[in-house]
Amino acid sequence: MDKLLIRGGRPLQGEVRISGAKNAALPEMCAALLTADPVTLDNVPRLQDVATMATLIANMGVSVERSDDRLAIDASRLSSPEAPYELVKTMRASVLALGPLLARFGEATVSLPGGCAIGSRPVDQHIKGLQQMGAEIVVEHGYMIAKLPKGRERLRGAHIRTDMVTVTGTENFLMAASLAEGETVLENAAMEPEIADLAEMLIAMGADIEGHGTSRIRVRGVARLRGCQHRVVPDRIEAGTFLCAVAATGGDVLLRGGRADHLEAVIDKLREAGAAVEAVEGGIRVRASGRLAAQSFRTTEYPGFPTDMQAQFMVLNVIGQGSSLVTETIFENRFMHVNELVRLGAHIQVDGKSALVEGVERLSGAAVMATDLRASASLVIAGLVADGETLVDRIYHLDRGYDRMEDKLRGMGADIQRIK
Ligand SMILES: CC(=O)N[C@H]1[C@@H](OP(=O)(O)OP(=O)(O)OC[C@H]2O[C@@H](n3ccc(=O)[nH]c3=O)[C@H](O)[C@@H]2O)O[C@H](CO)[C@@H](O)[C@@H]1O
Ligand SMILES: C=C(OP(=O)(O)O)C(=O)O
Repeated sequence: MDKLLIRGGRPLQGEVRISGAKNAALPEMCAALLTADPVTLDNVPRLQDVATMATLIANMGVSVERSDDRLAIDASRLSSPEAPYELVKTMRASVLALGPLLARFGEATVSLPGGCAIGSRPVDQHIKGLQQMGAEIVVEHGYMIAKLPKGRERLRGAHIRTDMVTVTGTENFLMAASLAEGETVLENAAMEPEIADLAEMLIAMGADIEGHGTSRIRVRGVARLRGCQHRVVPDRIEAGTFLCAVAATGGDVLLRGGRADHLEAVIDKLREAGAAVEAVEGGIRVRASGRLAAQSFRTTEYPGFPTDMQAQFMVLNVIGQGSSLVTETIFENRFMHVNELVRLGAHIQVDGKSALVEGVERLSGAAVMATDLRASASLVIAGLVADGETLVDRIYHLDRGYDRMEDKLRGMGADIQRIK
């Protein structure tokens, strides 16, 4: 199993290119299932989840070809609308195949994703919303078996209000509604930039969508969608991770392609902490030196502070001046990094949804274990500031969602290497 060996204490300098967003590329690969025409996606990040999604749809009979950052997808010969457990268990985003398959083929069999380290993550809202659109869905032997009633050829538009804001739920409904008969209104829709990016891709395919980027989206279904060429939006979580890394180590870095307008909640906190962060032509520039001031924050849906940045920002509090309270409201078990950070010398106490962090002056390197994707990123940042060597084990979690992270960090001057 690969590990990362980090020798801490070097400031980060120079430039780094921000890759396309994992959380946009995955639904957009599924959106390609909505048409028999070829779809080209550009700026597709190189990461394990993208490879898993490519295997998942190739398994259905879809042609997927990669060259550099481009994916060419042709779902004209899709023969088996099924997502098996073996692939779904490694990537929850597989549930995004359900809406497009039902909309185009009137049937789909998709494994229930199950829980993961950060929480139980049910998909009840996906099922309920698609049932409102006329699908018959039963859950049997761990699979969601979905079809249209006899005599119906298309899903029908519906008024869907989810019990909570759900990102992949909103994406499944958007894709399904684009090919449904009649109008769908999504209330309490997620507003993440990845939703707006998916909607833009669907519009390029001929969908009729209004209100994406707000909590109320209206979709008028069309009978057919065409192919398109679409560029995946830059990954705001990758950018946010590097912002925190530079703020933690000190230094001066240009994040080429980073979108400051997608990271306002994180950037506000970084500025309050004492880092200089500016939107510049072509990206985001961040400069920092010395100990920053710890910041309390609470994760919420976009445009609030993202849960996917909680673990990385916590490292700034761990080494910051003063105490802070970090509250996680989206997932019930997203403090798995805390015990590992404590092994590096952090002072953190978890009480339910909150973690009380007392800033310390230094961390000392140790062997630590990654438990999930963003927890892994927080351990890497901690390793970059800790004295001596930090060995991060189980980095397959990191590889799931970061595009060559250690190469990018090395390019900014970090002493980090992968050990096979
Ligand atoms: C591939 C992708 O885009 N993943 C992102 C997506 O995950 P994902 O779309 O899975 O997360 P959701 O927005 O759906 O989850 C939000 C909350 O709603 C709950 N819920 C959700 C659906 C449902 O049917 N029932 C239910 O109870 C979840 O358990 C969670 O507590 O949004 C999360 C929240 O920003 C991010 O952390 C993930 O990186
Ligand atoms: C939780 C995440 O991803 P996923 O929903 O794919 O598990 C994440 O990107 O931090």
